[in-house]
Amino acid sequence: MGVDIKIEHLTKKFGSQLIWGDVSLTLPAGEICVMLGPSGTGKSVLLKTIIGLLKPDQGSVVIEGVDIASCSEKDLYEIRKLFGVLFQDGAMFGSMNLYDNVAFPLREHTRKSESDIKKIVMEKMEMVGLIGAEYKLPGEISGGMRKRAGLARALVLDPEILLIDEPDSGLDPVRTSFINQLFVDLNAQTDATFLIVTHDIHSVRVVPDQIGLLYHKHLAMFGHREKLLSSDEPVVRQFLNAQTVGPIGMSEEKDADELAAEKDMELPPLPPIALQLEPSNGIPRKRQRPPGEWCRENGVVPPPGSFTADAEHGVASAGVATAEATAVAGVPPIQ
Ligand SMILES: Nc1ncnc2c1ncn2[C@@H]1O[C@H](COP(=O)(O)OP(=O)(O)OP(=O)(O)O)[C@@H](O)[C@H]1O
Repeated sequence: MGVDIKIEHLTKKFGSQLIWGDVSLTLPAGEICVMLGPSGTGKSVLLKTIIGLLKPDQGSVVIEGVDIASCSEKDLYEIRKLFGVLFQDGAMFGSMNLYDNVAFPLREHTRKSESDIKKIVMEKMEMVGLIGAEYKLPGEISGGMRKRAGLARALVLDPEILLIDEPDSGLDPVRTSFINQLFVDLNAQTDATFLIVTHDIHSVRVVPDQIGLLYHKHLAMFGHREKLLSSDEPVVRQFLNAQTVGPIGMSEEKDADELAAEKDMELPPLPPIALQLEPSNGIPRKRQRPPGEWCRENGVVPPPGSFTADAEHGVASAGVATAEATAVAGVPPIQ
C-alpha cells in the first residue's frame, strides 16, 4: 500500500499572482510527509493541486504513471479514488450523524450492501477511537472528535494517500498529541502515503519522515526530517525553531536594513533532534528509519543531545546522553 507522488517543476498562479513556482519533490510511498510554510505561502493550494481540484500553470504531479495536471477527467476520477482527504474543520455534514457522515463515501462511490458498509464504518470508527459516538451530530462533539470523525471518513475507501490540512487547528496541545499518535498508528496499519500541512512546530519535530518548507513563492527545502532539523539554512532554521531572527518578517521577507541590523546577532543553538513517535503497539513503521541514520549516511553532525528521550523537550542532555546520542548518529561523542 501507499504510492509515490512525483511532483516536477510545478507552478501555480491566480491571474498574475504567482503562488509558487518550479516546485519539485517526491513524496515517498508509505512515508509521512509534512509541508510547512508561513501563512499564505500556498500550502492548501498545493494540496488542492495534488488532488486535481486546481490545475497548475506548469509542471506535473505523477501518481501511478498518471499526470494529474494533464490527464482526462475520467483518469482523474479514477486516481482520486486513491485519496483520502481531511479538511481543516473535518468538513462534516451538520445534519447527519457521525455514522452517516463516515458511511457517505461508501454510499456514494461503491455498491456495497448496508451490512458491509456497517462493518467498514465501525472498523474505521474504532481505529479513530469513536465507538459509542456514532449517533451524535457533528455539532454535539468537540473539535478533536470532529477531526477524528473526518479522519474515519477519509479512511473508508482504504486510501493509498492521505492529505491532511492543518489537523491541529483549534485543538489543544493534548488533543494535538493524541491526533499525532493516531497518524503514526494509522500509517503503521495502512502504509498509506501521508501529506500533512501544519504550523505546529512540536508535531513537525516528532511525526514526519520527510519535511518540506514553502517560502517566498518556492520550495525552500524538502527532505528527510534529520536534514531539516539539523539545517543551518536561515529560512529553515528560523521557521523550524520559531525564531524572530532570520529572513522571515512579520508580513513577508525582511528588508535589507532589518537584515543588516541582525547581522551580528548570535542565534540560539539548534535544539536536539527528537525521537520520532513510535506506533502504540511498539512495532516500528515499515518506512521509519532508525534515529540518526540519515545524519550518519550524510556525514551530518546532529545538534548535541539528539535522539534521546530528553530531546523531545528540546533539552540538550550533557555527558552520557550526549555521547549516546552522537554514537547513535555514528559520529564521535562530544567531549
Ligand atoms: N481559488 C483562489 N483564487 C484566487 N486566489 C486564491 C485561491 N485559493 C487561494 N488563493 C490565494 O493563494 C494564496 C495561498 O493560499 P493558501 O490558502 O494555499 O495558503 P496557506 O499557505 O495554506 O495559508 P495558511 O497557512 O494561512 O492556511 C493566498 O494568497 C490566497 O488568497
